[in-house]
Amino acid sequence: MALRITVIGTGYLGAVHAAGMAELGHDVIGVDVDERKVDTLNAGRAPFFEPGLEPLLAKHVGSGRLRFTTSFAEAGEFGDVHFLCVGTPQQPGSRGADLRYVDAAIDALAPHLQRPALIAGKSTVPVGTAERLAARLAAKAPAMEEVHLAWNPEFLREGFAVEDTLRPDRLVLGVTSRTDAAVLERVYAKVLQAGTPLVVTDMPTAELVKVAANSFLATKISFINAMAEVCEAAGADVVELSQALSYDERIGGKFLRAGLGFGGGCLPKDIRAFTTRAAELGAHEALNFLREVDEVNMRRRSRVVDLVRELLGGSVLGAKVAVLGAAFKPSTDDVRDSPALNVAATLHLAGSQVVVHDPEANANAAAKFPTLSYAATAAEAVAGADVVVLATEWEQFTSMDPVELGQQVEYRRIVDARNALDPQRWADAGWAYRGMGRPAPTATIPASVERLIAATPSGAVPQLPAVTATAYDRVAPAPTLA
Ligand SMILES: NC(=O)C1=CN([C@@H]2O[C@H](COP(=O)(O)OP(=O)(O)OC[C@H]3O[C@@H](n4cnc5c(N)ncnc54)[C@H](O)[C@@H]3O)[C@@H](O)[C@H]2O)C=CC1
Ligand SMILES: O=C(O)[C@H]1O[C@H](OP(=O)(O)OP(=O)(O)OC[C@H]2O[C@@H](n3ccc(=O)[nH]c3=O)[C@H](O)[C@@H]2O)[C@H](O)[C@@H](O)[C@@H]1O
Repeated sequence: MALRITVIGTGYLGAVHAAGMAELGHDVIGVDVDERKVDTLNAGRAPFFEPGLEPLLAKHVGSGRLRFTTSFAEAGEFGDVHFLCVGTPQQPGSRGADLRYVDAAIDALAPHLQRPALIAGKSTVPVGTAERLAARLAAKAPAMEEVHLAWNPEFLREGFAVEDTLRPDRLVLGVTSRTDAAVLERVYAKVLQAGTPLVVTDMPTAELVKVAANSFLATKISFINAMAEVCEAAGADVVELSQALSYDERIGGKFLRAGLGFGGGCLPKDIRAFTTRAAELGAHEALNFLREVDEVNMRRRSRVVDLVRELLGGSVLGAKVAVLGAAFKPSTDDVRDSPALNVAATLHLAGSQVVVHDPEANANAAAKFPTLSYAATAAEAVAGADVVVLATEWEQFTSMDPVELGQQVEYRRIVDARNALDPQRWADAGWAYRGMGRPAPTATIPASVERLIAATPSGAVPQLPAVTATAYDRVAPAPTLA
């Protein structure tokens, strides 16, 4: 049976959750303080790039099952269940979570709760927040003891958010009563009927499951990136190492891609907030390893800058650097804590002429880093480049033809910061290739060139099309820029 649901905060999480709830058959109102976002959503359009979201919005806004508002009065009057999806970013000047949006949303909603309702927190919060909010709510909601709070953390990935909402790995319900769990089980009835595992627990455990999951994922990535550092020192190949590890089912291959490391609006801030919260609770030493996870991760960004410098012969000053990718990962336009932009901005500050191109994130990147130059296409970004950095592994970048690209750049030098290209293929096409935690490949002479040499009379200088001395960086190092 359809419930009346509100979703408070309609960003990367809330907009998808609202559309997902409508798809599950409920009547939904999304609430946001951002009027422009609300207008866009009410037109059935997605305010950000997320595959599959716009058709879902259009379908349900069109049918009248889903609408958006800035009015908390409307939301309070309408909803049986209110999902809290506002942001919990890193606090400026600290490593802890900034809970001002969560508090503000509760304060705005509470006075309008005149009848029984369940508020289900989905935002990622420090453990103990739910209990604190429950007290805040009880003090402000007219319906008081008939207004309950639960915590229902969200595990969706950007880029797969629609799929993850409709077919999640698991549902976690942190509740204070069996009745509240039953309400949420009604909300997710279709998901549960599909056999999705369900964990019903208390609120602190539910809050902790979320940050523990993100901490584990971050640790896995930093583990393989630490291995990449050792591989760099030992002349070994982290991609082959990772592949070999992945066959052990206890380890698994997911989240073992070494490269530029993790970014985004969640993993970095969540491990920092978790460490801060554990210390506040007295578990000072428990999460020390997460500081190291963070540091390994940040060192990868410096490593990419170092590789660019190395390829340029020691200095990046004045060099034209094409950075392919601005989003923190492919299939999103999200540039929060983006490793790609971090690298781009560092090179820019060091005096390089940086041109960035991202298929979806140029506008968000330009809003955050207005002093960088942006190109509308990859071809425009790489035109005349001294070095190319592949920073976000969009499919349109990983499928690039090294021979074709080689004709557009000034020098064939590439840092594959995501280990997303075939090193040998690029080396064979005359590129000086650097990956992350893997040895630089040695170019073999392409078969076509070998045939040409063989067909050339001895003593004559063969004409080698498209393969020049500068292309074979290791044979004749390219001139160093000042
Ligand atoms: N982005 C993701 O993939 C996931 C995010 N999360 C968590 O969900 C929460 C939200 O994250 P995002 O959606 O990425 O953030 P976001 O920044 O994209 O969205 C937050 C939205 O809340 C709105 N907002 C702020 N104050 C408000 C208020 N008082 N009342 C109503 N709306 C308000 C903002 O205008 C914005 O639209 C965070 O705690 C995050 O850690 C959890 C799982 C996945
Ligand atoms: O709490 C959240 O917001 C979400 O955070 C992550 O999702 P997301 O940030 O969308 O992105 P991921 O796919 O986890 O990637 C995070 C970062 O790790 C990097 N990464 C990922 C995997 C890998 O092997 N190596 C690696 O460097 C990606 O490039 C990206 O920068 C989690 O995967 C979600 O389960 C969680 O709900």
